[in-house]
Amino acid sequence: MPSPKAKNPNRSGGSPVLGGTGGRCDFMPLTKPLNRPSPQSHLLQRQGSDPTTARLRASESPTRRRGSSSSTGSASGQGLSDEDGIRLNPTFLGVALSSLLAVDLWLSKRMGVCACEDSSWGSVRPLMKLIEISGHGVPWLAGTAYCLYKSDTVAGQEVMLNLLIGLLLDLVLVAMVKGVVRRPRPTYNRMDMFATVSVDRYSFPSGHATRAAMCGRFLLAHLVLAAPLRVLVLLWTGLVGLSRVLLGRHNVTDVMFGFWMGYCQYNLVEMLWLSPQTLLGQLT
Ligand SMILES: CC(C)=CCC/C(C)=C/COP(=O)(O)O
Repeated sequence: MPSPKAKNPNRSGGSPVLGGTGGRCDFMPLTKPLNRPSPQSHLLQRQGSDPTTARLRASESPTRRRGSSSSTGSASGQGLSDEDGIRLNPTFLGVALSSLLAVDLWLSKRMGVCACEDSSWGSVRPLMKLIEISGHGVPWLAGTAYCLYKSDTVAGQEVMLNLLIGLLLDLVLVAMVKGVVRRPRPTYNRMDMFATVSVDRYSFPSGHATRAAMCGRFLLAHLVLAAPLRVLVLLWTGLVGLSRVLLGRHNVTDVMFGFWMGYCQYNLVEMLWLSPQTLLGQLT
C-alpha cells in the first residue's frame, strides 16, 4: 500500500503547519527549500529526524558521504552545507508567522457569522452591509467633494480639501499594497459589494479599515465634536472593522493591518497638509 508521503511529495520532511488561503488549512513544510529541492535535501531532512537512518548514515564511509552530497561546507559534521542547515532549522519568525496565519484563518472563519443569509447571524447581514456602505470610498469621496463645494469659509475649504487628498491617497496606497500582497479574500465571502475595482478581489489590507481609521482620526482632530459624538466616531471606526470580518470579507489580520495603515496615513496627511498659505506660496 502506498504511504501518504508517496502520494503527496510536498509533505516530506516538513512539520505540519496550518497554512493555505481563503480559510482553508493546508499542510506545508516548515523547511521551505531556498531553490528547487534536490533529492538529497529530502534525504537529509529525513535522516535528520529519523534515528535509525541517522545511525546508518553515521556508519557510512566518509568517501561515500562526501560523494552523496554536492556541498563542501559542514554544518553538523555530516557533510551538510550552511544552506542545508537553513533548510533543517525553521526560523523562529517563520514558525511564529505560520502560527499567526493559522490562528488568523481559524478565528476569521469562526467570526464570519454574517457571510451569507443562511449563516448563524445571517439576519444581521443587512445591518452589516449598511455599516459597510458607511465606510465605502464612494460616499466618502462624494460627501467630501460636496462639502468642499458648499463650504463658504477658507478654514472649512482647507479641511475638506485635505480630507479629499487623504481619501485619494488612501485609495492609491491600498491598491498598491493589495496588488503587491495579492492575498485572496476568504473563500466563504460572497463578492456582492458595490463599486469595486479589480484589486478589490484581494483582501490585504482592508480598504474599509484603512479609511475608517484615517477618517476617524481626521474627524476627531479637525471637527469640534462633543464628547458623545467623539465616542460615536470611535464606535463607528471599530464597527466598520468588525463588520468586515463578520461579513466574511476579510481575515482578522487584514483589518488589524488596515487600522494600523489608516492610522499612519493620517500622519502622512498631516505631513502633506495643504494650507492656503502653501497654495498661495506656490502660486507666487
Ligand atoms: C471605487 C472606490 C472609490 C472605492 C472602492 C472601495 C472598496 C470597495 C474598497 C474595498 O474595501 P475592502 O478592502 O475593505 O473590502
